[in-house]
Amino acid sequence: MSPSAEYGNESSLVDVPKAAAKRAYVTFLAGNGDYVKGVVGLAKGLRKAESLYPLVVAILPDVPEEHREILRSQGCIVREIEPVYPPENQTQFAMAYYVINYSKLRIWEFVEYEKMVYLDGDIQVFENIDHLFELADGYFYAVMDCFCEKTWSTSPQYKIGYCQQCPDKVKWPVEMGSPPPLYFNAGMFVYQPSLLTYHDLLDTLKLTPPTPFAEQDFLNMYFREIYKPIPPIYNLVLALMWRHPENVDLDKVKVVHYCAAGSKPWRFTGKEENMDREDIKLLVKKWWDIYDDESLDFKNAMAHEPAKLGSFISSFTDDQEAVVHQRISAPSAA
Ligand SMILES: O=c1ccn([C@@H]2O[C@H](COP(=O)(O)OP(=O)(O)O[C@H]3O[C@H](CO)[C@H](O)[C@H](O)[C@H]3O)[C@@H](O)[C@H]2O)c(=O)[nH]1
Ligand SMILES: O[C@H]1[C@H](O)[C@@H](O)[C@H](O)[C@@H](O)[C@H]1O
Ligand SMILES: [Mn+2]
Repeated sequence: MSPSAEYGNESSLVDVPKAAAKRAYVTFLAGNGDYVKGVVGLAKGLRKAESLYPLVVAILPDVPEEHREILRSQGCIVREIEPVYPPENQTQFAMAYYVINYSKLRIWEFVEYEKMVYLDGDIQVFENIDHLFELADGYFYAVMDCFCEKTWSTSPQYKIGYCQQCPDKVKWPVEMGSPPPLYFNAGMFVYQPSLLTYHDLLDTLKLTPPTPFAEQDFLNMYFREIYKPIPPIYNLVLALMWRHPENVDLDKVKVVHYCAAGSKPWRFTGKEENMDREDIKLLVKKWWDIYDDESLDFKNAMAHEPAKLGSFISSFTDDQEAVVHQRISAPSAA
């Protein structure tokens, strides 16, 4: 029996906060640069979409106190994590890149949550995606990547012009063996924190030589057997708009990933390749509309609609949260 079921008819109402306490969005922040703007934008976007669940920000120790305070003032739950280093002697040239990306693996340690949706700091959520938390347990959900941009130029896929977004256009040649397994973009995924998985991830990483896409390659390898693709509306990798327009219905897109070169809204100049497209400029404007909207600042949103659960939950530290949820789920005195 669930802890609140004994209260009979009230249970359907009071169960919601209990379940909600075990779900959260999570993003990641490193350094003292401008990615903090991305995370603020994301927090406000989730609020605009009326998400029920808080945003946890896993931060590396090098995030300055000033930025942590900005995040707290936006209702985020700030959690410091230890950096994860790549296996020794492997990465003279790109140490910072690997540390930043591998450190993301620490989010498997957040076991006070049963299910989390990870979102990169350069992602914006334009429509509510809370239903992703209802996906069946036991799988790793993410959106398939595209292999057509120059970032992929050293891969066999790019060299022969093969992309999993349109596997029939250039077929994978038989003489090259079976086609590569489905590969996801790791800027967004639905997963279940677990200490067992967490320790195994870190142990496996120690034996895995770093590859160009760092933890994205690693996670693809690690979760290959349980990976389930979800539609690109949950992580629109911008390159799809010019590489595979037939796979994009912009009206249905809920989540946009500003990952293409030159597309980060807070650094946008419009000068890089494809950045002069009207659809891209519109998506960048839509990001700024949210970022600049003061009514979406946590303090203002709380002042106007304090009963909104997402905002409510996210204003408390973990311990306080537990207490609040106990209170909500207790029978009313009336
Ligand atoms: O200085 C930095 C750099 C990165 N980040 C965080 O790390 C995330 C990943 O970096 P980018 O979004 O800049 O990189 P891409 O979107 O190009 O990266 C893609 O590839 C990466 C590995 O190459 C990761 O897998 C990442 O999750 C995936 O979306 C950022 O969103 C942000 O949350 C910072 O906080 N500070
Ligand atoms: O994670 C990377 C990154 O986001 C690149 O910008 C993109 O070109 C790749 O397809 C993706 O795998
Ligand atoms: Mn990204």
